[in-house]
Amino acid sequence: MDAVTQVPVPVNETVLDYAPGSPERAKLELALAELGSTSIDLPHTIAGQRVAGTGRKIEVRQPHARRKVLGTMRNATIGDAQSAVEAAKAAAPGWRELSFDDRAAILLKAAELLSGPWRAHLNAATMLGQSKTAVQAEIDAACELIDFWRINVHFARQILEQQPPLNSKGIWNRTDHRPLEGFVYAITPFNFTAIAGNLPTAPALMGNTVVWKPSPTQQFAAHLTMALLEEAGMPPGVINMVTGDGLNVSKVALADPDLAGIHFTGSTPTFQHLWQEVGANLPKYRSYPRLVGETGGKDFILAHPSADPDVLRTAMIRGAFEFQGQKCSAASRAYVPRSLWKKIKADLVSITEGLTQGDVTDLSNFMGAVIDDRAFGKHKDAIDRAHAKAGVDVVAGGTYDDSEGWFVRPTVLEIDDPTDESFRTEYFGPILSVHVYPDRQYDKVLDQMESFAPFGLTGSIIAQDRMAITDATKRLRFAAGNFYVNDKPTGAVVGQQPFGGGRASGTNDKAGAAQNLLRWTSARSIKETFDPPKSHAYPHMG
Ligand SMILES: NC(=O)c1ccc[n+]([C@@H]2O[C@H](COP(=O)([O-])OP(=O)(O)OC[C@H]3O[C@@H](n4cnc5c(N)ncnc54)[C@H](O)[C@@H]3O)[C@@H](O)[C@H]2O)c1
Ligand SMILES: N[C@@H](CCC=O)C(=O)O
Repeated sequence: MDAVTQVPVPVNETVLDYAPGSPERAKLELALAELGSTSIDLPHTIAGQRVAGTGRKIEVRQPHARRKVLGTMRNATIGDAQSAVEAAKAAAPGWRELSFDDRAAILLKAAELLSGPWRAHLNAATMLGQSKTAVQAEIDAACELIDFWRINVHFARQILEQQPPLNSKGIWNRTDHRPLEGFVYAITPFNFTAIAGNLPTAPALMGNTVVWKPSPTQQFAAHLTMALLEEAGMPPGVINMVTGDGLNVSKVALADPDLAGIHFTGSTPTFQHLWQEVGANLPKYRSYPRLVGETGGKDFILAHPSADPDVLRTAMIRGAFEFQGQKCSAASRAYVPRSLWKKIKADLVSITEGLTQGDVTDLSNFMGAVIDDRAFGKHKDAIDRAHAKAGVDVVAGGTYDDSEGWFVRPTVLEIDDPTDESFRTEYFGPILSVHVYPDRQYDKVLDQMESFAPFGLTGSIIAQDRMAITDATKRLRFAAGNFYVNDKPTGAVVGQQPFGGGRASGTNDKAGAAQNLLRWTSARSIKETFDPPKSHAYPHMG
């Protein structure tokens, strides 16, 4: 049916609070008990079929209880990757012929299923597999993913409505918002179930078929997301999920002439590697693949001497340590004037030392564990280095323990030298580097921190002086794609603060916004002439 319809007006999903005695808490606890008590197979899904695979076994463990295995997958082989690519190509003609309304209805139904019967299970899977607390899982696996699905439908409809404003007499101009010719390769990170669900479904909404390669450490929740999409009516072959490290999948997908785009979120080195591979393969492709990648950050909090100390301290703690600092947006460097540091240091340290950490199924914990042994090792090295380095004072945390899970204590480093490597390296964990500066050197510090790190993802200015806010907003224009005034630099809400950054942080195509969806279309202009000329001659020729 080609009728031009309106889609439901999008609203952000309400964040439930999981207070003791609440119905949502009771459901979550049941789901945690159910999912945490067994270990399941995590097969590929190719052409709508579950495929066990024959590659190397990879286990998904609970990061906070590392001996507990939630599930086992097989690393995708070259054959698995070929099957997934072929399935995506085979499903493409039928999927792109389906009306937009039919495609949109599948995602709107998925949003409703997640808002209702699937909520507790996807949240529980995200808590167990990625060590998120109840509230961190709720804002990610439930609310943000629901928002992506609903709000993308709204933006997609707006895109389809965009038509040429001008028509000469006797002419009708139209725009056909075609999907890309070929398949899209979606590669997703471990830290957000919402991002993992959005990256394959945004191109699919625009009529593309997809090969989806989730992160192995997020595979438990990804497996459930795939099942949810199927229940919502996603046809076989539209999204083909292959498990494992992705190396074989890239060997196949990046060499395929029909690679139409990559939808990536993850680290900067991985995206740069993929871009280089695409560059090397360029002559093989039928079209120029669209490369959309949101990557790493070294996100800042800049405090002006006029800052409210309580606002600053709270932004630092929440911004740096929620979800163990494993958000691309996490505050990992802060610049604080000496006058304010004197006011906040004692409280900042005592609150940080008091943050409860442990098994996330105990809902009294503020934090869980870092994702895996590799992340644990990286943080151990960074903390050992901090203890050993002159000019670096470990004022809070600075310990780690992997006897039960991969626990790294929230750590605050006070560092004399603003050019220390910890102000430019993304550790992706609970380490906050603080440079305390003499108040009168605010301008110099602002200039230095603006581009010392190679990234440009998120950042905050904390100030009460309006002139300082205006000045920082101008001077830090390119330092962050998401810029916050008197708030932490994390927690963007779909439809409110479209998310993404520039410089080494990515292509800034803003997940959950029309900019992103446009990348998955290739417009065709159609001109129809009702009274076409029937002679080649022009009037001036006489
Ligand atoms: N800017 C954003 O919106 C955003 C959001 C979330 C995470 N991140 C970034 O993601 C990183 C953390 O996530 P991560 O540890 O999962 O990142 P990662 O780069 O290690 O992995 C991302 C994905 O790429 C896959 N991968 C790696 N090499 C591959 C290859 N050759 N072929 C195919 N797939 C390959 C991984 O298996 C995973 O699925 C951080 O740098 C963080 O800042 C950015
Ligand atoms: N969009 C999230 C971060 C996603 C990256 O990990 C935020 O704004 O905190």
